[in-house]
This record gives sequence, structure tokens and C-alpha cells, in this order.
Amino acid sequence: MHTLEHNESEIEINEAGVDLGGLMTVLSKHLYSTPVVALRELVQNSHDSIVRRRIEDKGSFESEIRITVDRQLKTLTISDSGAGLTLEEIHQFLATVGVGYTRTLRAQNEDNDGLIGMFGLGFLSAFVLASKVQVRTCSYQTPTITHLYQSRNAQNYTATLTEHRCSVGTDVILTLNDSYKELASEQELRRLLSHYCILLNEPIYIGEESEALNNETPPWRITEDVHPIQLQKRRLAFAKKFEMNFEPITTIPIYESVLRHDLEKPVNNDLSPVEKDLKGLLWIQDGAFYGTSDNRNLAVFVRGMLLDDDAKDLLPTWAGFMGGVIESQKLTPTASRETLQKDSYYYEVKHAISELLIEGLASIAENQPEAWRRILTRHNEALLAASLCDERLFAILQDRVKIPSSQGEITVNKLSNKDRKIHVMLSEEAGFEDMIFRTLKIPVAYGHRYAVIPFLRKWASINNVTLIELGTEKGNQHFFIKEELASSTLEILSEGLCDNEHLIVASFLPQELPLVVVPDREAILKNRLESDEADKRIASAALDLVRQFTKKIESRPEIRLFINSKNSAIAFLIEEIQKGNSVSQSLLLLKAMKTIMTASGDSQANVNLSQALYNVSELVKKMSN
Ligand SMILES: Nc1ncnc2c1ncn2[C@@H]1O[C@H](COP(=O)(O)OP(=O)(O)OP(=O)(O)O)[C@@H](O)[C@H]1O
Repeated sequence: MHTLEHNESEIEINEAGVDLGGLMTVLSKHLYSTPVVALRELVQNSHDSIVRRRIEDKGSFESEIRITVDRQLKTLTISDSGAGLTLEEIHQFLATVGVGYTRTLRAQNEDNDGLIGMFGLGFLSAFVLASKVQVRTCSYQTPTITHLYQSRNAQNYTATLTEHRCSVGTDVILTLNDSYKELASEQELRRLLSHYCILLNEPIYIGEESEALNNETPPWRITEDVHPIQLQKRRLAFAKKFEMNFEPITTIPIYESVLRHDLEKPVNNDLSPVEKDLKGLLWIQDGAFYGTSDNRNLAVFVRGMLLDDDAKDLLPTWAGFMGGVIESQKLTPTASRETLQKDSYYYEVKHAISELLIEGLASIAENQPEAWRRILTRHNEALLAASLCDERLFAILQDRVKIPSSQGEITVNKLSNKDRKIHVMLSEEAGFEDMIFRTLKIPVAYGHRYAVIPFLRKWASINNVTLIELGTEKGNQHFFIKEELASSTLEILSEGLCDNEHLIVASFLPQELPLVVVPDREAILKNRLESDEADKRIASAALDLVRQFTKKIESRPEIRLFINSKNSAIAFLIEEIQKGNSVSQSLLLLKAMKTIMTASGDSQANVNLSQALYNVSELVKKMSN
């Protein structure tokens, strides 16, 4: 038996069939998310053709891309003063799918000179918008003649000599499909192209206009000496164009030192590839939407063309309050040029942006007190969480972010008392903890709020302070120092005072407080976390695990009644019981007090308030008799 390798000559080699029509439809209609992307592709071809002419044609020329419309004829024309195409090049590059001259030029040219095209596909998208595509082109190589390419479907085309265009360059004339005839509007074109092409290096004009729509120099390309305040103003104004929902508070320029330095010196060879490549601006938003803390917003331009205006994944997840616009020559687009390939360079850029943000925030904290104050007020909660993601951020923020507490929002050092203790309560309800701390006049942090507990834990461990988490077993042990009593005394107290609570004798502050009901805050918090997790739509297997865990906690006992051995009334009652005297009236009064306290602290508490109030009234009457 012969194997394929041994006897190839005997085996017939077949050619795979290609349904060109089907392939064309996929490439032209389904490659891009929106057909208007076709416009961007055609402008990009004009741009590349101008770059080509600059490289190859030694004569001087004025660079221009002009988009015009004829409402009557329903045509849209993209003209450029680029290199044009010879008849041969029309066949070879324009009409051959997957082949383009731009790729060849790029391979020959190490610096690339900002060439954008690479796939040899973009031109096809013209057939999505147009029922007929005409390309009138005069090559710098044959400047006395002009050729006309015409096609209705990209598959069959004609290429003939035509009336001379008078100057080197190309007009791509689209006879718009009925569904895109609204594109035959200068206003609409300006809107679309300002979005995609604002950073493109070659000037783009609409209609007869003499001012290019992309004539504004982005702040990082400003080479003249501008006063720092002016520069900051221009940065803010530029950021505003990209930040639709919020005002930018302040900006963080990308590699400013490299850029400003470059003005005097050639590129420093010690710079990393990202430092050499990445340009742009990051900023901090003024405000946030209610209900979402992730408003990250990043526009990515690759070689001047907007590629992705929602590339938020390049910003760290903690930076929900940041926006940005970046420009790169080296990030790689996918074939649709609407997203980025997640290659190793992508992750290098992502890392670099995170570093820039951290350094930028540190510098704002140091040098821009007013902006920093606004940032802290607007994004306190997000910064609290952000500080947990990076040690440097923690160092910058640890004494600047505010913690919600019984005394309002205060910095954490104000929470720490003389004994180097910070108290945090886990409940949202103004329960026993709130009352105790109001009496003691020391602040207690509200730990139910997002990121407060992990932040305080970290702060306490770094600063050598004890964190007392009230409502947890451990926290309570710090606060309520248990005492032993004879079981017969405990029984009498329990019978007289408890409904369904577990009675514990302890000494605690303030000593004026005879007793306090302490629910198991841990179980309550865990329940809440469980529903948070569910909101995040975590995998159901993980959710089951969480539920199993919470189930265990729920079956733990419950509500405890601490009675304060430091309190003179309680001490007196214990003594009386030990002597064998009856204290039932006093216990009834204390029990009523307990019920009233519980009911006022916790609106959901299952207590018999009317019975308690009735008992108080009866006891008052008895005392007066
Ligand atoms: N306006 C133009 N002027 C001169 N040549 C053009 C023009 N438009 C297209 N071409 C030629 O046609 C080729 C194919 O264009 P097409 O847009 O399909 O691919 P590309 O730009 O090379 O790559 P990509 O698919 O990444 O855009 C280009 O490489 C270029 O040689």
C-alpha cells in the first residue's frame, strides 16, 4: 500500500470550491458591526494612499481627503490627493480580495509611517453602502491618464480609461443604497467622521469647507511651548469631547515626561516599547450614575483611526470613575478593525495604564489639592475599594478616604481612639451598637457599606490597631467581658428578663446601660453578602456553596441578652437574688425596658411592645401607691 507521501504523483489534487458570492456577502456585510464603518475604511484607504505618495513620489503635493455629496444623484464621494492606482494596480490590488498594496508597502518600510490597512478587505465594505461603486484614479506613475473602475457587486468589474482627473489622486464614488441615503448629508458625515477620524494625521474636509474637521491638535501632539495652565485647559477641553456623561475633574497625561522631554531630545532608547508608543490622556469623571459604579470609558485609536470607543477592559476594574483616550501605533486590530487583539502587547498596555493611573492619582493628591478634594468627595466609596487593589493606592488613600460612621463620614485615623481600637458595626440598622456608641460618644464605623470592613481590617493590621467588629463572636468578646454566675441566679434572671434570647452576664460600657439585646449580626451580614453574590450572577455551583455556608450560620443561636454587671441596678439585683430576696417587680420593669429598646432600635424586631408598655404603666402605678 502506498502512502500519500510516497506516491503523491498518483493522487489527484483537487481544488477546494469557493462560493465567491457567499464569501463576498460575509466579508462585505457581516465583518463589521455597522455598515457606516465602510466610510471609515474608505477614508483610511485615502489616508494610506497619501502616505504611499509621500514615500514613493518625490514631488511635493498638498495632502487632502475631501468628502462630498450629491443629494440629487444620491452619491457620496471620497477624494484624495494620494498616490492613485495604475490600471495594473487596479486589477492587482483594488479588485483582488485579500490583496492590498498597503501590506507590501508596510513590509518594505520599517517605520510604517502610520499606514493603517493590512488585510486587503476594507474596500469591499463600500458595496454594503452602495449599489454602484466607481473609482476614478490617476496614479503619480502615469499622471497624464485617469482610469475608471466600476462595479455593482465587487465580483464583476470594468476598468477603462476615462476623462482625465487633472491631478494625481483618487475619487471613490458611491451611489448609495436607498437604506443609506441619509449619508448624503454633510452634517451626518461630519458627525460620523469627527468620531472616527479626529486623530487622523491627514486633513479631512467636508463639502467645500476649507477647514479640516480634524484640525485640532490633540494635547499630546502639541510641540510648541505652552504654559502648563493652558495645557491643562486644553487637555480638559479635549477630554470633554470623549466624555459624554460627566465633566472631567482633572486629567492624567500619558507619559508626559517622555513627550515633553522628546521636544528637546530624540527618543530615549531606555524607554520600554509601550513608553515609546502609547500616547493620550486619562481623566477622572466628576460624578457617577446612581446604581452603577463602573463608568469606565476608553477610546482607542490605532494609527489615528478610532478602533474601539468602548475599550474599558484596558482600564483596571477598580477605576470605575476613569475615562481616557489613547493612541497607539502598535496595538493590533482584529479584521473588522472594531476591536483589539488580546495579544501580549495588549496586556502590556493594560498594565501600563494601570501604573499610569496609580502614579497619576498620587501626583494629583500631592499637587492638585482642589481637584483631589473633589475626587475624594465624588468617588470616596470607589476609592475605598480601589485602595484594596494595590499597595501604592492604599498608601495614598489610607488616611484620605472617608469612612461612614456614627459621627458622619470621617477619616479612619479619627475612628481610632486612645486605646488604639477601632469599632465597626456590621448592621445597617441603628441597633444596640449605635446606641452604645452614642452614649459613649466614640465613633463607630458602619461596616455594612461596600469595602469598609476589608479596608478597616487592612488599615488596622498595618497601623497596629485593634479592630473590633461588633456583632461578630470575636468582636463581642472584646466588648462584652463575660462573667460567671451561679446557675440558680442565672435561671431567675433569665426567667424574669428573656423572651427568646440567650442570657449572658458581662461587664461592658457604658455602665449606665443595664442590658442590651444583641442579634447575630454575622448571620445577617452573610445573608446580605449572599444576595450580593447572587446579583453578580455568579456560577450557580458557587452560589450553592455560599448557601450551604450561610445555612450553617443561620442555625446558630441567634439573639443574646447581655446584662451589665458594671451597672449598679444589675449588681444590686444579683446581690438580692443571691440573698434569696424576690426581685420580680424590678425584673418586670427591666424586661419592659428591654422590649422598648429593642423595638426602637430595630423596626423588624418581633417583640410585644404593647405588653411592655402596659407593664411599665402598671409598675408606675404600684410605685406611687
Ligand atoms: N483611495 C485609494 N487610493 C489608492 N489606492 C487605493 C485606494 N483605496 C484602495 N486602494 C488600494 O486597494 C487596496 C485594497 O484596499 P482595501 O481597503 O481592500 O485593503 P487595505 O486597505 O490594504 O487593507 P484593510 O483591509 O486592512 O483596509 C489597498 O491596499 C490599496 O492598494
